Amino acid sequence: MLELINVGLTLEGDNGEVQILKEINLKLEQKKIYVVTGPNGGGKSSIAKVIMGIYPATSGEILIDSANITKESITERARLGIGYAFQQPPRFKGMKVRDMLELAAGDNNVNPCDLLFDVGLCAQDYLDREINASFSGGELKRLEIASVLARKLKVALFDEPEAGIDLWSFQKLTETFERLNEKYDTTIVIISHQERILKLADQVIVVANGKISEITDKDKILGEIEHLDTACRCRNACEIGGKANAVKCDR
Ligand SMILES: Nc1ncnc2c1ncn2[C@@H]1O[C@H](COP(=O)(O)OP(=O)(O)OP(=O)(O)O)[C@@H](O)[C@H]1O
Repeated sequence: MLELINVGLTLEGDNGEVQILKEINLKLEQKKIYVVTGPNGGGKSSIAKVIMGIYPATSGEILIDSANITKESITERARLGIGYAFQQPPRFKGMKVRDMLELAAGDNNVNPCDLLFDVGLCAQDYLDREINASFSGGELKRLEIASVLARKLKVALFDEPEAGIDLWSFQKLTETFERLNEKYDTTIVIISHQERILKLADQVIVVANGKISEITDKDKILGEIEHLDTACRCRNACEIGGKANAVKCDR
């Protein structure tokens, strides 16, 4: 179980200190999928970064299986089984896809071909390719997700995994999360605005203005969306996420 207790985050902005997160309280259980959604700039990525230790929490506590990790480094949190899927995997000269996946897997007994299959890439075409500028954004994104899968994590954080992934592959991406959820006990946290990703959620966490405005059942959020026609969905998404927020859009 991952717990955030009254977590706050203050960062140095251009005009002095800015409070990014306030009183974040969460209990995230093993083998559950949580989708974090809400308006742009609400604080979703900041929550993931505070969990990973990329931003150290300014107040409050973070516990994993009751152990206090609030002051632990990113490296230590990674060792304890927390992983963050970045937009793209790091590239090192000469590193092949196979090397990257084997490095990520460490002692875990996982087959690189299976990992590539899980993210919709053909092992024959990719395994021995060097990770360089010849890869598209979507391919790099999928490799990054494969390397997160390789690590068999306790907590896996995915920040907008659908970004840069074409519609055809999107279906495979949702299947990947379902498979990850079936195979392992990982707590999966996905930051997303996508309705099809929301459908995977055991719980939806709505973040706006640096606070959790709602933790709810996906059916409730999806029910609210279904009442509107396509043209109104954008407005609805703003309203769901921004009850205490003045965010509006005109579409
Ligand atoms: N390093 C930083 N320094 C100052 N302000 C920051 C920093 N990182 C984020 N912020 C601010 O914190 C707020 C929350 O940002 P965050 O990226 O967490 O939002 P988000 O909900 O993930 O947004 P989006 O949906 O657009 O990705 C924003 O107003 C952002 O400008």
